[in-house]
Amino acid sequence: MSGDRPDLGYNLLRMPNRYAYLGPEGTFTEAALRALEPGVAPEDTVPSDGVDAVFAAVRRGEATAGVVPLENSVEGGVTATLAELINGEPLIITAEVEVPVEFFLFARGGATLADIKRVATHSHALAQCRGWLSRHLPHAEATTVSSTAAAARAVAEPGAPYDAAISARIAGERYGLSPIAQDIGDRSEAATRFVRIARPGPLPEPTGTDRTSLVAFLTDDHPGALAELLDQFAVRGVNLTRLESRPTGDGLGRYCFFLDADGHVAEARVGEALMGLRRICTDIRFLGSYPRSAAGNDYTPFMPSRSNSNADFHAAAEWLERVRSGRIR
Ligand SMILES: O=C(O)C(=O)C[C@]1(C(=O)O)C=C[C@@H](O)C=C1
Repeated sequence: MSGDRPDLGYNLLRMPNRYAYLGPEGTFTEAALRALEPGVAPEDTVPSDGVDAVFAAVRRGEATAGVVPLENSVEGGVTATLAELINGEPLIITAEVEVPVEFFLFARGGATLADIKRVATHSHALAQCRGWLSRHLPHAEATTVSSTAAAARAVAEPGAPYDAAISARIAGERYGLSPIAQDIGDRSEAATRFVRIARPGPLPEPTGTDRTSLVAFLTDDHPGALAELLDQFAVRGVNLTRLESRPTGDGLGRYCFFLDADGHVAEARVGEALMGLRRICTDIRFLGSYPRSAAGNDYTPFMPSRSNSNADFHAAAEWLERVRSGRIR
C-alpha cells in the first residue's frame, strides 16, 4: 500500500506467466517451451522432475501453464502425459509444437567409446537409439532416468553412476560434457510433439488450422462400437489425425480412445461431431482446441466435401429453424 490508497492487488495482476516444464535445464521439452514462448525469462520457468510434477504445478496454480511431450514420431505416445490427461484432474491443451529430436552421446572429458560401460537416458530416447547402441555399445548397461537432461546432469556429477548420457546437444553442453557421437537416433528425421497445458478456461480463438483433442469413453462393448465412434467424424467430414486406445484403469479389456481431429470446436461440423459422440459415449473428456503446430508445414488443411463445409451446417440449421417456426416456403 502506498499512502492511504488501498492495495487493489495491482502487483498480482502484473504477475508474469510462469511455465513448468519437464526439466532439468537442457531437455527437449525446454527447447519446446522456448519455441512456444520465445524470450521467456529463466525466472519465469519451473523445471520439474517429471511429467506428473509439471501437471501438479499447473493444477496447484504454481505455474500458469506447463509444457510436456505428447507423442514421438518413432516411439509413439508418451504414456505419462496421456495418463495425466485422461485420468488426472482435467486440464486443457492450449498450444502444440513439433521439435526435431537429434540425440548425442555425451561423456566426461577424455572418455572414448571404449570407456562407456553404463549409459543413462530417458526411456523414449533409449527406444529411439536402440539400433545404434546395439551396434556400437552392445555390452553397455542402459538405465532410464526422468529425462535426457537429468541423465546428462547425473553423468557430470562427481562419482556418477553412469559413464555417458544420451541427450540433446544443449544438455551435454550445459553440464560441461564432451560429445562422443552425434545423430545416434535410429531415425534421423525423428520429431516429438509437445503440448502446452493449462487449467480449464477460455479456448484459443479459431485460426483456420486448428486441432481438437479429446478422450472418448464408450458406453458398452458391442460389435461396431468403435466404427460408430469413427462415423461421427466421417459423416461430418472431420479428419482424424490420431487415435490411440488407452486402458481406463478399471480392469482388463476396459479402454478409452484418445483422439485428435482437424478443426476447432467453434466450427459447426466439429461441434456437431462432438455432439454425436456425446450421445453414444458414457463420457467425453474435452482436451482443447488449439492452433496446429507451424512445424508440420507440409500440412494442407483437409477440404470438407461441399455438404460438410461450415457454411452447409449453418444453412441447414437456419433451414430447420424456419421449418420449426412454420416458415416452410
Ligand atoms: O528427456 C527429454 O529431454 C524430454 O524432453 C522428454 C522426451 C520424451 O518424453 O519423449 C522428449 C523427446 C525425446 O523423444 C526424448 C525424451
